[in-house]
Amino acid sequence: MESNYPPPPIDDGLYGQSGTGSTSENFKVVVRIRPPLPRELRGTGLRAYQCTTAVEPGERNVILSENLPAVVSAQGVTVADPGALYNTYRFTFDCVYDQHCPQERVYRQSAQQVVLSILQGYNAAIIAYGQTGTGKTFTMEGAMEGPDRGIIPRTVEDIFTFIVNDPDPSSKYLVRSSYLQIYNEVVSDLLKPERSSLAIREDRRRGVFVEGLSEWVVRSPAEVYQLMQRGQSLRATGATKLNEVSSRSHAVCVVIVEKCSNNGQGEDAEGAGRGGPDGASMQSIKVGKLNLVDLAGSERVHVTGAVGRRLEESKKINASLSALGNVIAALTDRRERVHIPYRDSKLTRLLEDSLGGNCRTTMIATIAPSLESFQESLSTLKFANRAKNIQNEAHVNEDVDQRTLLRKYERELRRLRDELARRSRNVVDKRALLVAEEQAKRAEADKLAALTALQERSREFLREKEEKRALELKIQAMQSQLLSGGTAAPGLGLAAVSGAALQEVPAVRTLVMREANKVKEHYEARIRALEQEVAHVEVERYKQLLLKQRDIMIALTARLNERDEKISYLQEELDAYDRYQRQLEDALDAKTTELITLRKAAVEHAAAGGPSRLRGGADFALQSALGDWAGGAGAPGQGPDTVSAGLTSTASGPTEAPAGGLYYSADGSAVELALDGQDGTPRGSTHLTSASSGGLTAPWRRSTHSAAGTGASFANGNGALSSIHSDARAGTPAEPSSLNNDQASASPGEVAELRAAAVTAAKERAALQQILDSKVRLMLSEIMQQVASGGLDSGAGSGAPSGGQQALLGRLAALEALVARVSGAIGGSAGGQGP
Ligand SMILES: Nc1ncnc2c1ncn2[C@@H]1O[C@H](COP(=O)(O)OP(=O)(O)OP(=O)(O)O)[C@@H](O)[C@H]1O
Repeated sequence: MESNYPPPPIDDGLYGQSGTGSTSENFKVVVRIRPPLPRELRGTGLRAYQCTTAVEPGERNVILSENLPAVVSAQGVTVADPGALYNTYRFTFDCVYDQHCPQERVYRQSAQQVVLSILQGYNAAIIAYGQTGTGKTFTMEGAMEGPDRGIIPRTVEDIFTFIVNDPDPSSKYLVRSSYLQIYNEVVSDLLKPERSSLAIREDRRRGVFVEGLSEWVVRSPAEVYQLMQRGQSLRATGATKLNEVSSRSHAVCVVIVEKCSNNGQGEDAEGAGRGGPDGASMQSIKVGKLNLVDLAGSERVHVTGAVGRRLEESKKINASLSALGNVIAALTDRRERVHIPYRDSKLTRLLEDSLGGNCRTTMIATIAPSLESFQESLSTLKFANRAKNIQNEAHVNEDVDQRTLLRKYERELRRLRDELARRSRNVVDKRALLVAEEQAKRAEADKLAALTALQERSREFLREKEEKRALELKIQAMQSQLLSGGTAAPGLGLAAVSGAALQEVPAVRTLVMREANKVKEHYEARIRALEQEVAHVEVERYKQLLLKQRDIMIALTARLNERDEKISYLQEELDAYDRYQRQLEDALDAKTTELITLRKAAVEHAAAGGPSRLRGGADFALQSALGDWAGGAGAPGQGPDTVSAGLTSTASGPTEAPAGGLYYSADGSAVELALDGQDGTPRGSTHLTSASSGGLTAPWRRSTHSAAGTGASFANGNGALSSIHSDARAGTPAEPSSLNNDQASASPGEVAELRAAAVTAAKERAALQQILDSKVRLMLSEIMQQVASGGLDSGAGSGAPSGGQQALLGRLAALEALVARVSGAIGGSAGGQGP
């Protein structure tokens, strides 16, 4: 196949040529002479091959002669008048192609322009006519590839090349094809074999057409080739004497091209489009139809030797060709109003437009060059010569039918594009659609909820309605009772009284009110019961809480009580100490008073000349007892010389005691009191220690000791003066005896001494009192601090005294010892009487 097919041709003058060619602008007749076949070249019998055809220069005239060399020189130049020779004919056609003319040239010069005219909206036809075996099929179809490609494949290639090269991009084309045959006067669809015996119709819109013939939209030459191959395989052929593959039918390949283009864009005035009702007002549609006709070959039966089926075929073929000749004869008859017998055969009927109608037609008459085909060639040339006078009037088929397929396609395309645009918008608006769907869902859900609520309300309404109905029934029943009792208003018919009217009756209203009150009371009672139930639950809960709180309070109270008891106990102890302190103070006061009295008695006794033993012993004992409390370490030695003479102090520890002295330890924990008589022998001793003092439950525990040799008087716990007569010899306490001043006698010196001693004793007493007060305050302060800090609680309940209590007991024992010692000292010096 040629790759670069030539572009649409320029008019080579075939059409419109005057002179000896066709008289019609639109009907051309050309002659093609095929080369001699090998069979012909071999000759027949004794006759060798003889060429009978020659084409004069200019390819317009063909010479057919049984004696061709006499007419034409070896160089092809006509040397004699063909008309003057026997059996020599000269015909002029629009073009004559000799046996050497290639397919391409035949097509380009005689077919291409006609074929491409369909792209401008013309009908066109290429009709191959000739004796059997003269090359009609070769010319029309030829090979599907290579230089032998015939008119049909080249036509297809040209059509699509033209479309592709159309400079107007707005132009649109639709190409479709059909393929039929007329075999034995029966029209069949070669592309749909099941479709046969098709009828040939004609109408104003479509012209002549085959009803039911399939049309195939093709978009490339290859698709057309496929159709052609399919159709050729179905075409009726057979071997004859003159042609191994003889076409036994007329074949028509139909190519229809619809072209849509904008008005005024390269179109001539004739092609100006008119608007259609479908909105394509600025577009024009042109429809061109091309019939590519490969006729069956005429044959002489006696020559072909056809018999039987072939004979019948030949008869049919010849008949139809005869009809074609008749049509052509009629068309070329110069008489007016000549009947054109198109309907005499299917062929002429089908080619009605192509023969004398709206068509640009080229008839290619094929002839064989051999002498044996001379008569057939002459017949063909005469036929063609006659046909060249056919007058066709071709015009553009533009918008003749709004129902053209392209229109339909355009409408369908527009519809599909609109659909696509709509769907595209849908895609673009998919988000909005989703939102809308979401809203719709929500609305549906709201609607459902509303319906559910409405349903619930309807149920409530029905319930209320039933209750109301029940009440009304009840009221009616009661009203009927009232009527029977004569309490209703006169003339009031119960049956005709509605519930509202009944309530207007006072008695009924009362009953209604009563019933309403009953209902109200019922529900109030129910509410109260529920409230009580709720309250009961609440009370139980609060009760449990209160019980828990109560247990906690009890535990706390018990703990507080326990603490209070301890505090009370300690308070009592403090009170006992206070009492004891007061007793001590009282005792001190009494002792002081007694001491003064004693000194006065001593002075008086001295003044009266009595013994002085008392003076020295009592003062000594008193000084010894008070010395430890009279002002610290140096107190005993700071006294008057007369007092300190008999007192020995050992600050560094126990030492050997001097005769008749009071010995004591420096810390005051142990005191040994040794009083001797005149011989210095110890008369008694007592040990006072804090550990031995015992408990303090008693306000005072009397110390049992003896101070032999003393006879002093002491005030007792009640403050009364008592006189103790010490028996130095026996060492036992003397019986108390009352002393009076009258019995005392002292010298003036002794009185002075006693007076001085009394002054000293008073000072010492004051010092002692001060020390005692500070000691007691200190201890009380410590006790109070311990009580305040709770230090005394740690051992509560254990039965054994705690550390704090131990300390307190120790302090108290020390205080007790101190008091006992002082008391003892005082008592010893004054007769051993304690508080
Ligand atoms: N121009 C040509 N060049 C070479 N060979 C040709 C030419 N024309 C025809 N032939 C050959 O002649 C033979 C007959 O040609 P073809 O079949 O085309 O004749 P036909 O007119 O169609 O016959 P029929 O009418 O019986 O169908 C074929 O073998 C074909 O190849």
